Amino acid sequence: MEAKASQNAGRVMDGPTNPMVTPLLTDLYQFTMAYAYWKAGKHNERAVFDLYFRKNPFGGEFTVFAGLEECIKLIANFKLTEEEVSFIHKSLPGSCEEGFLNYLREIDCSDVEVYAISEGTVVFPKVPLLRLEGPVAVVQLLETPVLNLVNFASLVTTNAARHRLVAGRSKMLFEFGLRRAQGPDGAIGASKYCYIGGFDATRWFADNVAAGRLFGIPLRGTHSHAFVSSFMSPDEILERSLCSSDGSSTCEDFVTLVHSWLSKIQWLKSLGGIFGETNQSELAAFISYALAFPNNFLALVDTYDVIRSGVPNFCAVALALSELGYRAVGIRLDSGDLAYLSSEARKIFHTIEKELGVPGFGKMIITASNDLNEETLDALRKQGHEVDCFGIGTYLVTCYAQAALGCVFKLVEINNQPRIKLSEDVSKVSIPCKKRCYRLYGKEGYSLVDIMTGENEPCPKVGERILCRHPFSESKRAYVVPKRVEELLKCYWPGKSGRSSEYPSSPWKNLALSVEHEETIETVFPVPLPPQYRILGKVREELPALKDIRDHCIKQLEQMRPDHIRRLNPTPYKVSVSAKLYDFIHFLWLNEAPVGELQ
Ligand SMILES: Nc1ncnc2c1ncn2[C@@H]1O[C@H](COP(=O)(O)OP(=O)(O)OP(=O)(O)O)[C@@H](O)[C@H]1O
Ligand SMILES: O=P(O)(O)OC[C@H]1O[C@H](OP(=O)(O)OP(=O)(O)O)[C@H](O)[C@@H]1O
Ligand SMILES: O=C(O)c1cccnc1
Ligand SMILES: [Mg+2]
Repeated sequence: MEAKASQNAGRVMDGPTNPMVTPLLTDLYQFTMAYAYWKAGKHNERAVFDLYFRKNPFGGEFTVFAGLEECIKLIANFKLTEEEVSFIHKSLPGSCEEGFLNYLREIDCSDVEVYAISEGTVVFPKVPLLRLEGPVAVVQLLETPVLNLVNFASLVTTNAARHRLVAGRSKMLFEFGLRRAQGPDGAIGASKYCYIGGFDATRWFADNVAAGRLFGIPLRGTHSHAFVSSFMSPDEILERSLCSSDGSSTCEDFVTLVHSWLSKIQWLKSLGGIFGETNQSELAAFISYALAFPNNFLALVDTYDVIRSGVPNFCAVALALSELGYRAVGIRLDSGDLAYLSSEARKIFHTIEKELGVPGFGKMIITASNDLNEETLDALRKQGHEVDCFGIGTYLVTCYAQAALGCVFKLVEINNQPRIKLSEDVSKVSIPCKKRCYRLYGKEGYSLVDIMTGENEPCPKVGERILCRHPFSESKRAYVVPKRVEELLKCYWPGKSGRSSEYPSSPWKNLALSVEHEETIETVFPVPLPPQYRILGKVREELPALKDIRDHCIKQLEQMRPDHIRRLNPTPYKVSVSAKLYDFIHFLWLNEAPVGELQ
């Protein structure tokens, strides 16, 4: 206890969930660059990097941003231990000077400023999800771990959100992927981020209980085929008594009670003799499970034959439980035609409710699993089915349909000088400058466009027409009169200087105005801020609770225009830049690109 307290002394917040996330979780080249920056005396030059992706995953037109909390936890605790410094010393190619090691011993992220879009927000290509500003060598070291923390998190959250959209709001979705995930971190991450993306629970057998404990995610689960096939006959059940749910009486032989219910339903005319002798070893398994969990009886019914054995056996046990005042939960189907089997099972439940007068029996929960993915959920929805809950594993947690998101981390400014990265492929040209990003909403409440502006441009205003330009395609542009303007990048880590882009309004406004009048691009981007205008003690955004991030994500998706999020041929969402930023990008582009010579 005391050791833990002293370990945490002076800590601003807990470290990342995975203890492997340390400053060494980076590429060696980040340290070799840091040394070269240091040798060149450049290490403290102030750099701005943007983290963004270029293309939405899964053939869609949206992405959900996740992983921010883990990034901030890394940044808040970024400090090399002596042992780590000596390991870097050994690992650097050739020798390095002692002064560099002393420098490494001192670095932390107290002079780094992090602006980010809030976790769980729907985001689009090119718009920075995170903007990191600070000493170039330190921010460079952060490139690999923050990309690592954001890439899978955003990909799997998006995957979960897509499964949620196709399943519909009324269905329960369970993440069943622990056994198939890419190792323990992939599994824990998937549990956390699928929950953010709109899943309801994670399984409760086996180790993913760990995710439940770590993040407070609700846990649910059923049982496996092995449990069913491990029983041979009801004679194996020795302890047969079950107390009624209110404790007022005890049924001494629950097995016999179940058998009597099974005979009753076997002869129900309206079931038309759809089953005869059921599998007795399966019945034994169900009875044992019910004796262990009389309040949570959910049976896997497809081990032998769903309609001829699993469902009638389940009904017999559920009716016996009902006689003792318990309410069974339902069934799980794990093979076969899930649309057909769920509908048939539902019919049987309704028949029993009606014929035997057991209120609520028709509403037994039907869970389905087995290689489910977006396509099968879509097919099931189109066919019509009676499934209430889906358990989804492999396709969800491994992001089977797309292996990586492809976020990148690009330098956009150094020492107040905007930088650009050119590419033969226009979509890969980076957008220079320290920027501000806004989402503009239209009169119907949907977001219309995201716009990036230079840091010191005036913010778009409600009711004022603003020209939104495609960053690279000259002919693509639109005027937008926003009904609502939302600033996307918020300060999540202010750094010790409390440097801020929210400058005191009057002197800065004057400065901005005077610059605007000159109309020369070079002076507009960017104007260095006089030090006296820096605000100390800047407000930092709180990291919300997981449940709030999930609620935010669900709300965000509800606010999207349906054609942007539909599965087939979705409409691309417009990501734009201001007219000034457009001009500046192209000015810098021409400036940096050498002119070719043809001979
Ligand atoms: N009604 C349906 N429409 C479309 N796909 C379905 C439907 N029902 C089930 N599926 C999907 O079809 C696949 C069936 O898997 P598979 O062919 O391996 O058969 P199975 O039912 O698992 O058989 P087994 O009894 O051998 O386990 C799964 O991916 C499942 O999600
Ligand atoms: O979406 P999924 O990847 O199917 O994940 C869920 C599956 O995992 C479990 O069985 P498992 O697949 O281990 O065995 P089974 O295929 O023999 O049922 C469970 O019964 C589901 O079928
Ligand atoms: O709880 C379950 O039913 C479950 C969990 C993981 C994988 N398959 C099933
Ligand atoms: Mg399976």
